[in-house]
Amino acid sequence: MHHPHARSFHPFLSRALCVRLIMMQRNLFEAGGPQTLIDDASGRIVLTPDLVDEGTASAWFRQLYDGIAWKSGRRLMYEREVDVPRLRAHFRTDDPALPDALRQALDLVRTAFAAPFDSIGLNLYRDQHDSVAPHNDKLADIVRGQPIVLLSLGATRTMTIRAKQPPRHVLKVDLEAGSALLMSWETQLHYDHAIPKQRQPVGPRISLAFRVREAGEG
Ligand SMILES: O=C(O)CCC(=O)C(=O)O
Ligand SMILES: [Fe+2]
Repeated sequence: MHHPHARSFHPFLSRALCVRLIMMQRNLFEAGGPQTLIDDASGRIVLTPDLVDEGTASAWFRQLYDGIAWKSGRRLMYEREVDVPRLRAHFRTDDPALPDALRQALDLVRTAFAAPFDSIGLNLYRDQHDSVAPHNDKLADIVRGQPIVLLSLGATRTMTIRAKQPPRHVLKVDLEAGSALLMSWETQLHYDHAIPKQRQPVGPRISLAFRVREAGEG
């Protein structure tokens, strides 16, 4: 996955500088090659802006948006039960009912990132009010050393990636349709990621989270 021209920069640089570097990278790599956002002792985060072409991405979006039995969840917050502010679904990849779009996406990411993904978590952000709070993915559920890949479909949302250690600098990454964001296992120890609510109206977005889980676990 190392792109010959990929630049990396240090996660603890000032926020303004990081944002400027990301914009520079956008200009440098308009062709859409992988962009290494972090690559050091804290782990590796790589954005591949156009892993999936536009037509395929929108066909997959349509199929999943209409075809998945999306579930709303409840969770405890400050001792009250509230709705999880997005819809979700989950498949193990050996599920005979795995939708076609997920089978194709799975084949693509397994090949592109050379990891034996066996679990696909789906998130549907209906509009600008939906979000995921800052968190790291639970490492107890993921085989040690295996990455997480987030494939985005539909509207573009911004992900924030924040270092856990002070001064907790933040990267902001626009996740466009067809893009894939790889986060190495170690990054979950050092960063929280989130999709914040936004003021600006936005259409629905679906993310597919590919993980390698321990055998026998959901
Ligand atoms: O929607 C995304 O890209 C992020 C989803 C996420 O962080 C998760 O499912 O753990
Ligand atoms: Fe996550």
